[in-house]
Amino acid sequence: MSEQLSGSKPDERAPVIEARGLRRVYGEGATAYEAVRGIDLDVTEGEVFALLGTNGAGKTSTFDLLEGLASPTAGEVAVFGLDPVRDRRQIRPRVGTMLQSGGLPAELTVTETLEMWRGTCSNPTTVEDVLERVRLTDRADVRVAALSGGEQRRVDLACALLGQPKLLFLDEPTTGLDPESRRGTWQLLADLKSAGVTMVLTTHYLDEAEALADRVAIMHRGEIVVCGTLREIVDSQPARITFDHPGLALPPLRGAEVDAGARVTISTHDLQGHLSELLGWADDLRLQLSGLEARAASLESVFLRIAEGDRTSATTAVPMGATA
Ligand SMILES: Nc1ncnc2c1ncn2[C@@H]1O[C@H](COP(=O)(O)OP(=O)(O)OP(=O)(O)O)[C@@H](O)[C@H]1O
Repeated sequence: MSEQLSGSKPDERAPVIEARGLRRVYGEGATAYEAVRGIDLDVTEGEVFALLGTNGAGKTSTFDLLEGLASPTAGEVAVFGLDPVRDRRQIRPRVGTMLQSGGLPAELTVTETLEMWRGTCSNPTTVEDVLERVRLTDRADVRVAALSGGEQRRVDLACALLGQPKLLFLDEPTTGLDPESRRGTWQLLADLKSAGVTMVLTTHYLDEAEALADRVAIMHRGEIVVCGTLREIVDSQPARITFDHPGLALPPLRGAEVDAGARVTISTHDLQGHLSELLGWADDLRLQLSGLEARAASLESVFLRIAEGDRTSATTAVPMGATA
């Protein structure tokens, strides 16, 4: 079983995705590569779950398993209580998927592309509806080949929405979009969330996860290193106070370390208390602390610590255990 957060599901709503001990190995023998190393995941109805991670962490490989595009080498996964590979026909009408590269036929117009997709859906909405939602109504008669990269991404999203899914898989949904289009997509996804659609997304934009996700999992080298709500993840990490060593004996500050560049770093879960202590000491000595910075933890700092391989501080921050 992979490491996983000890809970923090928003409530007891119906499980939509349940995965236990998922593994995915590419190749065989000496060249075999384990891209997914025994992960556990729970996503409940109406939840937005973001899977973050470094390049090659195994996010897309995990997505493939959840979507039934590949069978796990080991472990189990259920989507709506069904097997994503074996029961694909039953699951498919309830699921919309936006893959990393849509592979849309370049010669068709946007409307023709969407009409074609619409034909594969059992309970589709109209082409006009999805065009409006992804704000491409004025590009309806343009050939896909003539669209910008960001517009093509929005056609991918429109295709995923055509079947009125209850569960959406979004693999980097806003990559290549300009800031305004990204905001538009966020608003659309927030509206879908309000309508009760469950979403699993991958993204390299941490602000996207912060804006949209109820819970976040950070993958690294095939494993989930931390998983929880943003608040849980951030609160569980120490804040940092840094300053240049003043060249005289420091007070006994807990958690203080001095690096080779004579920069003092204090890691603390009591930022205010530690800062007051430090400033009181400096005031008494009429000392100006050069380069003084105090920073609460952020999703970015947690991510960077994981990416840099500092698994100890990251994992102890959010306790791991079996999920319910
Ligand atoms: N078909 C394959 N055969 C062999 N190795 C593969 C295959 N597909 C992916 N991998 C490897 O598995 C690892 C995980 O890849 P994956 O695409 O799942 O990562 P990712 O987290 O989605 O990365 P990115 O953020 O760069 O898209 C990578 O090291 C990749 O090279």
